[in-house]
Amino acid sequence: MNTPLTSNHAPVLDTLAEVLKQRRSASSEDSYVASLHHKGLNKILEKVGEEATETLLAAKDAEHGSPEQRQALVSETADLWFHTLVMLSHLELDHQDVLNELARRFGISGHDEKAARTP
Ligand SMILES: N=c1c2ncn([C@@H]3O[C@H](COP(=O)(O)OP(=O)(O)OP(=O)(O)O)[C@@H](O)[C@H]3O)c2ncn1[C@@H]1O[C@H](COP(=O)(O)O)[C@@H](O)[C@H]1O
Repeated sequence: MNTPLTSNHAPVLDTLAEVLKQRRSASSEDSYVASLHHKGLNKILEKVGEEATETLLAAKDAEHGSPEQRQALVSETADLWFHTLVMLSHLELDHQDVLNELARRFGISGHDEKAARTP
């Protein structure tokens, strides 16, 4: 199926992105996101790396695991998404840029795309 995905399907992400943007000028004492923005890109990237590792460990546990382990994977994935959204916001990008890129790729087989790359 080759469905164009140009409309907005992510109201939660829209609202969160607006909060993350506002936090760029908020006080670190009042806001975890503001504290990350103030600590800078390296700290944000450290958190993304930590959350990525925690997500893959949770995925291994979830593969043959209990409902609780599957829910733990959902929770870790949410942490990872959240911190990547903070990263994008810090660099004045957002989820919509990523969704637009995924929509652009929609229907293009990964095998075909790879074969069309110039060496
Ligand atoms: N979705 C989230 C969200 N997900 C995870 N987290 C926080 O991410 C942090 C990371 O957890 P960890 O245990 O890995 O980190 P830690 O050990 O506490 O931190 P470090 O000392 O290692 O840096 C925790 O403090 C979580 O509470 C989040 N913090 C905020 N949000 C959203 O962002 C909004 C703004 O948050 P504030 O800026 O804090 O108001 C909130 O209303 C939420 O919608």
